[in-house]
Amino acid sequence: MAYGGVILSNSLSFYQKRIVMSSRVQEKNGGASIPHVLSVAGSDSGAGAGIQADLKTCAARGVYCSTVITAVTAQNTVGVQSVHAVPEDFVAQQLKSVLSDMQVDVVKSGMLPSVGVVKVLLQSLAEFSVRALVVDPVMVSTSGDVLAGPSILSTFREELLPMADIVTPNIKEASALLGGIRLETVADMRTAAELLHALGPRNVLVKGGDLPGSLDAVDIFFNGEHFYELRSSRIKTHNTHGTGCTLASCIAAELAKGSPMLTAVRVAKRYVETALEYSKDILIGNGIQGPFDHLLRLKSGSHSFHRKDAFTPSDLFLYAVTDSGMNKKWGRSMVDAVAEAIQGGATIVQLREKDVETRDFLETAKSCLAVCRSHGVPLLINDRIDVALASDADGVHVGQSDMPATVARTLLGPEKIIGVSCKTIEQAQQAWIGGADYIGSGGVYSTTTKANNPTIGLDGLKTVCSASKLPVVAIGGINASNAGTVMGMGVPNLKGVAVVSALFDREDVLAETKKLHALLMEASSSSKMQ
Ligand SMILES: Cc1ncc(COP(=O)(O)OP(=O)(O)O)c(N)n1
Ligand SMILES: Cc1ncsc1CCOP(=O)(O)O
Ligand SMILES: [Mg+2]
Repeated sequence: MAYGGVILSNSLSFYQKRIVMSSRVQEKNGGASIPHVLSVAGSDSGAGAGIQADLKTCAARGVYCSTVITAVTAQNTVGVQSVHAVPEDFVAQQLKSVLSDMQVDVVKSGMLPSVGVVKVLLQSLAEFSVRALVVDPVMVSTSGDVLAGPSILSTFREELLPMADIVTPNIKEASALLGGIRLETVADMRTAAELLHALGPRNVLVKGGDLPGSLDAVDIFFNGEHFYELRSSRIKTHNTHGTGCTLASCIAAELAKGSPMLTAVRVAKRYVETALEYSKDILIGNGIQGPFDHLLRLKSGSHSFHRKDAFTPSDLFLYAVTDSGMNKKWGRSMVDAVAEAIQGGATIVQLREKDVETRDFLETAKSCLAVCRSHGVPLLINDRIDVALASDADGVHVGQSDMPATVARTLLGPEKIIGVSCKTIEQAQQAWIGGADYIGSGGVYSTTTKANNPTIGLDGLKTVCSASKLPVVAIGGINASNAGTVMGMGVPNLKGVAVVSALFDREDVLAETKKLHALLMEASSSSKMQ
């Protein structure tokens, strides 16, 4: 589809297009539009996979999901007992009912039991434009039962895949689509991704969950230019029924919200990993493969929906890192200091409290969170995942000797923000693989705020920034006299500066923050002009 058929300028991003479209719909109806995924898939009576998984995933991700049912399966945790294919003309009628009435952003296809159903879907997509097509080429259920026979392979290859924005086969499906080639290693998965990409989809995700002998779950993402090896931990659980449907519908949901493709894939992987971890011990049914709990967020006490927006790199622009010793010295409370920094233009706040009692830290975090939330500014906790979880802060910042980013990600879930301190290219690479959202790099200049912390200088900062796949914030000895130099370098990926003493070891936090903000604005706009 390649977001085809929508008459909007190609220079607009997917997200911008959504906003234009949404405002059009709003103009018409006087209401607000919601991101919308249409799932074209089979029903699973056990509700772990298929249409039921797609509905739950979209609900969990805050996206509306309409459904076109292609087959009704009698299925449970033991296996698939029976399949009743919905007549093709009735699939066509369902498609027409939804697409002629509703503004669907993304279509996600799952079980397409016959060549006729694939053709009906393609005809509908030619008639009604949507912005993306996510194809999960379902062939065999996780219990080993056949859901779409080999006769469909050539139609998948020749007609469906060329229309897909992403196709998400597991190893068996990738092998079947490629004529039965052996896929036994990560290198084989790369080859498969490349061969599948040549069939026409814009992006390919070959899922390696079934790869023998691998400690991690490794997936290969290929966008036609670059390969990405996406790793997540292999959760020890029998409750994996429906992971493929869930991953694909989560990708569709994130695309519908406006995420770029790679971000959508990474968020979806994190979502599945977190749901599996959360559900690893639940017991549903007597079979060997149980369903998992898609709505973990409702129970986990994670209320990150409350924050206005997802993390964006521009959040790093003026990053205020607290120090209660400094605030005490100047006779103010932490909450007042944070409120002043936000009023002065701080775009993100980190509570960095090395010497406070856990109980006091938690109370301070809750009070500061209320201030931050009321201004739409994210609040992160330094080092302490437990305090971040207990206070429902927006994320954490961890260093090289703190909790590894991968573990923090598993504990915090897909939505929370994770920052990692990095001095080297290798550390930056690891942070990206581990699922971090940004890196903090420094100390750029010497500082008395953090002891035993070698400086990397502007050259070290540039090296890390140029190699980083994640946005970077510079830290260490940054103040009003050198912030312009740091931001004025116009280094790629450098999105802001993180500051402790230049804000908090001062009498007037509000004035100092305003001053620094103005300097940064000037430096970044003049570096853009060059
Ligand atoms: C934004 C940001 N960058 C780096 C650090 C340093 O974190 P770490 O290396 O874990 O050191 P401590 O802050 O824990 O002493 C940071 N806090 N924030
Ligand atoms: C936490 C930290 N990490 C690297 S340098 C540093 C301290 C930064 O403090 P200041 O802004 O006062 O130099
Ligand atoms: Mg630390």
